[in-house]
Amino acid sequence: MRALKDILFGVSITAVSGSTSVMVNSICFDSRIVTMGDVFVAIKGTITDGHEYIEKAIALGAKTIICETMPVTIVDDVTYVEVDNGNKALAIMASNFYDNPSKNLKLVGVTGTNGKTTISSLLYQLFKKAGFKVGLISTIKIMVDDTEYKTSHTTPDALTINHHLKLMNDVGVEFCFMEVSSHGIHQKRTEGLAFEGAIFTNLSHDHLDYHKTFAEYRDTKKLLFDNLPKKAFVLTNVDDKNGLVMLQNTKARKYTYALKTYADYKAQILENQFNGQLLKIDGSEVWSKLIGDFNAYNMLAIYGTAQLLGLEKLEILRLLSELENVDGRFQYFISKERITAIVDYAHTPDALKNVLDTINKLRTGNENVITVVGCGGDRDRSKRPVMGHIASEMSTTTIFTSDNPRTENPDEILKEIEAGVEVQNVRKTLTIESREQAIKTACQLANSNDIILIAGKGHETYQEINGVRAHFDDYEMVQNLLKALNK
Ligand SMILES: CC(=O)N[C@H]1[C@@H](OP(=O)(O)OP(=O)(O)OC[C@H]2O[C@@H](n3ccc(=O)[nH]c3=O)[C@H](O)[C@@H]2O)O[C@H](CO)[C@@H](O)[C@@H]1O[C@H](C)C(=O)N[C@@H](C)C(=O)N[C@H](CCC(=O)O)C(=O)O
Ligand SMILES: Nc1ncnc2c1ncn2[C@@H]1O[C@H](COP(=O)(O)OP(=O)(O)OP(=O)(O)O)[C@@H](O)[C@H]1O
Ligand SMILES: N[C@H](CCC[C@H](N)C(=O)O)C(=O)O
Ligand SMILES: [Mg+2]
Repeated sequence: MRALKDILFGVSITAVSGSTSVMVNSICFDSRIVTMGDVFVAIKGTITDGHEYIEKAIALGAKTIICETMPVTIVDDVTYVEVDNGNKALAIMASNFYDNPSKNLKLVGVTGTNGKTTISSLLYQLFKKAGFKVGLISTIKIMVDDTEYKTSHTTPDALTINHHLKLMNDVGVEFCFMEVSSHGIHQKRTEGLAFEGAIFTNLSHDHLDYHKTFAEYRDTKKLLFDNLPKKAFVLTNVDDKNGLVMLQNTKARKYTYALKTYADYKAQILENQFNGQLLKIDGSEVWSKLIGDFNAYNMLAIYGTAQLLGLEKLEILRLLSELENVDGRFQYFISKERITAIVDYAHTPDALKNVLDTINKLRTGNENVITVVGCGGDRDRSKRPVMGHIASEMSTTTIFTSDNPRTENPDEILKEIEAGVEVQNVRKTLTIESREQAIKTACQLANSNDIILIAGKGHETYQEINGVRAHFDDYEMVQNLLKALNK
């Protein structure tokens, strides 16, 4: 139990009704799960407004209400605190409630359109191998050193973040690497966290349903850097045209990485093969099991971050070569008939282009590239035709299929993807709504030495249709289907 006034420390308050000395059981922002003695924080969301549920929260036992507008009816024995921003208040209160756990470890945030999971997961791996206790908050999972927790968001809500950071404090975690999504920044899920540093990967087309314009999306990402303190570091990719934009208003120490231009941390790709690539990082040769130009950027960002966090150059180089692929990121196997099946989380135009580029560069003869891809429902519609164009242009055959249609009609999503296919590529495409049937068809079409790319869902183990999630695992599926076909 904590006193309300303690957890309100640092919150911008505009009015109070009632006592702030009351004791608080826990903080909650969903009236459906309020318990006796809770603080209920009313949040203005994208679908509804938490202010509409204040009475319901009180009926379930909430003793404190945090709101942006005082309700008309004030209930006796309930404390009301009016704040200027509910999301911001929630984040600061969550931090206070868990004793500001981000201050007790070195927290590094990773933002950008692609590469966040790869970089944060590999930094987790590298620092574990270096002998530290490490934390990870990522799209795939949350790790409190060796203990794994499930997660539903890339950047969870502020209570979930701080709760897990506190668990990290309890077991003596020294470094934590976390993904910072644009939704996370916009909804202030990371407000009040003490970052030791932040990394910018790249910026390309995504989430224009939520942010409306590319400039708004870019400026949201930039806020992570704008809010860093002077002693923190920023490491930015200056080959990306928005790399320097991220540095414009930051007080933090600035560092850069690049393959193509002058930077603090530089790399060169010396050799690229299916099972790895040889890089020259900061003048030293290093083998990376992760392939593709985009992974050279990821390795370089990891190298720079590890140096900025105090690891020795030689140790970092040795550990870089030991890093293993992240689940669902260019995860592949070669079948009995030498068909290469690759599962990759490319769900943006840029990622899809990079992965297909990498595959096409590695083709040695006239192997076919058969791509299975779709686009998520209730997400950015404008990326659909672009991905349709890229897949059909860069593959021998493309099968468009469903990728979490959520509440949308799968046929409509598929039509929007098909609209981007140019006339000359139409004959190279098929549309099969069922993802299982689509993967099966790819397996039937594939001959020895061909490459099957299954893009968009990576590590995900479900397919969400009409709000229901059924088990679905691309990697498991393609393995079973190739085996069943005796290929
Ligand atoms: C669009 C979006 O980001 N939505 C997030 C947002 O929900 P919302 O704004 O829609 O909430 P709402 O339904 O309008 O409700 C408003 C408030 O009323 C409350 N409420 C609602 C109903 C009720 O009966 N009682 C009640 O108290 C809700 O708890 C909420 O506090 O706040 C919720 C609580 O934190 C999030 O779970 C939810 O994530 C949804 C599920 C989601 O799908 N988010 C995705 C898009 C997302 O965040 N993705 C990024 C990754 C992007 C990337 O990596 O590329 C991520 O970081 O995961
Ligand atoms: N540095 C990079 N630049 C461009 N594309 C990349 C990069 N790293 C990975 N990718 C591609 O993007 C896909 C997603 O990578 P990753 O999961 O690391 O990104 P993310 O930023 O965490 O995505 P999300 O926004 O869904 O959390 C990968 O499967 C790969 O195809
Ligand atoms: N973090 C991304 C993941 C997209 C993955 C794709 N499989 C989909 O479901 O659209 C999002 O929530 O938009
Ligand atoms: Mg991610």
